[in-house]
Amino acid sequence: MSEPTPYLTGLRLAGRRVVVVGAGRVAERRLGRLLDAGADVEVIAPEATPVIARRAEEGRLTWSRRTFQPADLDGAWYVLAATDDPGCNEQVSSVAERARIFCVRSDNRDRATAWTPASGEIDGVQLGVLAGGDHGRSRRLRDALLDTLTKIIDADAERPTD
Ligand SMILES: C[C@@]1(CC(=O)O)c2cc3[nH]c(cc4nc(cc5[nH]c(cc(n2)[C@H]1CCC(=O)O)[C@@](C)(CC(=O)O)[C@@H]5CCC(=O)O)C(CC(=O)O)=C4CCC(=O)O)c(CCC(=O)O)c3CC(=O)O
Ligand SMILES: NC(=O)C1=CN([C@@H]2O[C@H](COP(=O)(O)OP(=O)(O)OC[C@H]3O[C@@H](n4cnc5c(N)ncnc54)[C@H](O)[C@@H]3O)[C@@H](O)[C@H]2O)C=CC1
Repeated sequence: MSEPTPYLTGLRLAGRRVVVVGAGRVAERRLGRLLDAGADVEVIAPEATPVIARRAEEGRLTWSRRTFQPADLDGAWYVLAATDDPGCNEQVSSVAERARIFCVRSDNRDRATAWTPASGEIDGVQLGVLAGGDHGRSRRLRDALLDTLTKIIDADAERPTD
């Protein structure tokens, strides 16, 4: 039998606790959209990129400057395991699994309960592409679809009102 497909959805995270473990390149790429969603984000990592450190200083997120502890997931709705330590990522996904918190696992798609789509937004319309874990393919298709979507949205705006 073929692999089951992930269930695409739109999480409404405003005011909800989201924990990001790790504060490197991958965490930085994903944080913008979590903050745009209004999530209440806590980042846990001994070291952070300058962009993440600045967002913490600005009060847009909380940065706990230390390694992960299981209690960090208390009250979380969603978690990202994005450290460069596979043992830590495994601990995060195990704790999340027990607590039934959906968890993205940046280093191992098979140990994740959620995957991050390649995404984009034009004029209030959001697009998300999953390609079965082939992130290069989803990125390319997202870029092409965004070009097409721009044209469709422009044409839609020109249509006569009924
Ligand atoms: C399964 C998934 C789960 C998840 O992480 O959510 C996953 C997993 C993994 N990615 C890995 C590597 C890289 N991924 C990227 C880029 C992106 N990865 C994204 C999503 C996803 N990646 C989910 C599948 C979504 C789908 O079905 O398409 C995108 C779409 C969204 C985003 O990240 O925002 C974003 C592109 C969009 C954009 O740019 O906008 C780059 C490039 C870069 O970083 O510049 C590299 C490094 C180069 C390389 O290795 O090719 C590894 C190996 C890690 C290791 O070596 O240890 C794993 C682990 C594994 O596959 O098991
Ligand atoms: N899914 C994806 O899109 C991609 C996934 N990766 C994977 O993600 C991992 C992380 O990549 P980068 O962000 O580039 O790494 P990075 O080296 O830039 O950042 C790693 C972060 O993890 C933190 N960290 C390490 N041990 C920790 C612990 N015990 N508790 C809390 N934080 C801890 C570090 O302080 C740092 O902030 C890579 O090792 C790779 O396996 C890499 C590229 C893309």
